[in-house]
Amino acid sequence: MLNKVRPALGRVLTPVGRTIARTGVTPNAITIIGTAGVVAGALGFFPRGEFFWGVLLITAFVLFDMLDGAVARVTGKISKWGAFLDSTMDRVADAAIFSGVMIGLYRDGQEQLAGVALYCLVAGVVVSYAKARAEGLGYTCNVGIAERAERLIVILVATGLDGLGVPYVLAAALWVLAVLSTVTVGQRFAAVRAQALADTDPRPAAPTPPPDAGRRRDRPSGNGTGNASEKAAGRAGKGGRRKWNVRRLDSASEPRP
Ligand SMILES: CCCCCCCC/C=C\CCCCCCCC(=O)OC[C@H](COP(=O)(O)O[C@@H]1[C@H](O)[C@H](OP(=O)(O)O)[C@@H](O)[C@H](O)[C@H]1O)OC(=O)CCCCCCC/C=C\CCCCCCCC
Ligand SMILES: Nc1ccn([C@@H]2O[C@H](COP(=O)(O)O)[C@@H](O)[C@H]2O)c(=O)n1
Ligand SMILES: [Mg+2]
Repeated sequence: MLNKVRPALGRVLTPVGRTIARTGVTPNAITIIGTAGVVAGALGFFPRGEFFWGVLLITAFVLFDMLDGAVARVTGKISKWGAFLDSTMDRVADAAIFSGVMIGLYRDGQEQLAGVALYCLVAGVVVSYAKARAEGLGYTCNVGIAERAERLIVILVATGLDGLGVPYVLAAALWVLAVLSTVTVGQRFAAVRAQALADTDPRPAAPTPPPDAGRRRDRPSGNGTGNASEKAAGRAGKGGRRKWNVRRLDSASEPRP
């Protein structure tokens, strides 16, 4: 949903990214520092019940982490390694935030709500995994009512307000997130299933692309960067398929398992 504000956000982040780039900080350093700050804030403050200060620190580092892509673009340092690092570190940061809230609630005697926080953590992981797996198969999966930005804004605002003593808001937010994340999983399943059904090739896909696929075929699309889904959408037909990326079991060049 919030993905729609990306272009507008880019207009703000690009000049900031240009300023940061002048200091010599690399995009990968921003990704790592941003994640480390989020993890420190979440695991250092939340388990002790210090929700407000934890949220403030985490928000600062999440916003800083949003600059890695902008710095990569303005410095021409976009890389596949950076894209992998960015997405994977997002999962580490998300896990730290939700597990920190969960431990904080559990220690406060709110076991049931801690369980809901655990559910939100797992559902969020499934949301992101569904997209990563879909993109690995050459499909697009940019759908969902509760993508990462929405999930973070809801949990951070609610946890911060709870830290200020506002009652019920964290409980309400966690239950809402649990529902919305589950809906998002369903939306992503539906999106991938529609593409798989539209894919008329009846042969089953092997689990991994050929080892040299990226080297041989990825280059013509440009610098080999950006989200896989963007590439899939740009390169493939209506179904968003990249033909090379789905290895067929009866492919002449591949041995049968
Ligand atoms: C008391 C009320 C205060 C209200 C304050 C509101 C302040 C709002 C401030 C800022 C708003 C920022 C809007 C951000 C919009 C972001 C849009 C966007 O495009 O985000 C995308 C980005 C993730 O994209 P990436 O491509 O980098 O990462 C992908 C993502 O990880 C995918 O995950 P998936 O969706 O699938 O689960 C992966 O699949 C993919 O691989 C990966 O590439 O978003 C972010 O990274 C995070 C943005 C979050 C912004 C949160 C900012 C903090 C906002 C609020 C905290 C306010 C706290 C105030 C507390 C006050 C308490 C009294
Ligand atoms: N260390 C990094 C981080 C990101 N990238 C590139 O930016 C893209 C993400 O940009 P956002 O605006 O969504 O943050 C990512 O897909 C990479 O292409 C990078 O190269 N190195
Ligand atoms: Mg990032």
